[in-house]
Amino acid sequence: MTEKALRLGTRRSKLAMAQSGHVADAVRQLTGRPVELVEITTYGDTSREHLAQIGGTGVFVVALRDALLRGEVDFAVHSLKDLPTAEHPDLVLAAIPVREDPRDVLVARDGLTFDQLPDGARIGTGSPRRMAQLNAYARSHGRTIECVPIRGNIDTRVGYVTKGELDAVVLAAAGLNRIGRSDVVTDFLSVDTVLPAPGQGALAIECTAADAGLAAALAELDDPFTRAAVTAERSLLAALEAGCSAPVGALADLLADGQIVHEMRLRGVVGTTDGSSLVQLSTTGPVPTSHDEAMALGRELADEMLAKGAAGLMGERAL
Ligand SMILES: NCc1[nH]cc(CCC(=O)O)c1CC(=O)O
Repeated sequence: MTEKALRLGTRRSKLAMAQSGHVADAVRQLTGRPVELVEITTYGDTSREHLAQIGGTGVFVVALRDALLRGEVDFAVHSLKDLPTAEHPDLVLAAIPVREDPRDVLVARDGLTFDQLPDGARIGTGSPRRMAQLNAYARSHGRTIECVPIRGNIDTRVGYVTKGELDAVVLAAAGLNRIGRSDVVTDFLSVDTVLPAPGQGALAIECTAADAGLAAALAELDDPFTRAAVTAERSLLAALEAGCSAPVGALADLLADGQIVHEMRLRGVVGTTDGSSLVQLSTTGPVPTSHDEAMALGRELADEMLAKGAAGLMGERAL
């Protein structure tokens, strides 16, 4: 007798298929059950508008969630940075597996690093977060860059450089790694220069709250440290009342003395896209041992950032 397959809802993009493929393998191993991929098209895949214009938050996620709620699929895999911060009453983040490299990277012509780009270099990114931090870095080094909004999947974005239309593009390391294209990276951007998006590099495995058995099985794939870190990052984002297309970067990591992990550090940044002002702060606290503690760390940093005028720098978030 063959067991009924678990249906994993996925977007069609190469990145989504790679992410879902990895998770499908892990779930097959874990449960011994067959897993089949069910392809779903989201508005974020079909729209030709710029992400900031269609309001970033959730555009890649809504169709997958609808399929879950209609019972057409049993679980779904999202890039955590694309997931709205608000909890969904009928859905659970059953697992957040170990995070990949959270950094942004540069893919530039002629193998150039960011510091080797000529003055006025044209850099493909429509992300307010990347623009704010790259422009701020360029300003502080007496340089100028021109950020050019681009859209499309990873191959399309890399194509702007290989076809000679742009000097460079900025992408997430994790996405390139997952589709096996990290060979095109010419510079890993230090998180001291560009803080990644909250949750960048992490995946979220979601199912319905009603399917408690499946949620419990998927929970085996959860990494508690990654969960604590991204929970703090997303709490910061939520407390700043910003969405995933807002100029907000955040990264939580563990501070260790030798082998002993003793604290979690959370860094956050908000800025104007022209890089003329940035609010960049960091806080540390005991490693969170609960959802509430991780949320509190994010709120604490958000309060400090708001006290330094963060809200006034996010005017563009209403786009
Ligand atoms: N917004 C698109 C998106 N969502 C997740 C990733 C990369 C993978 C990740 O961060 O987990 C990307 C592409 C990119 O920013 O280069």
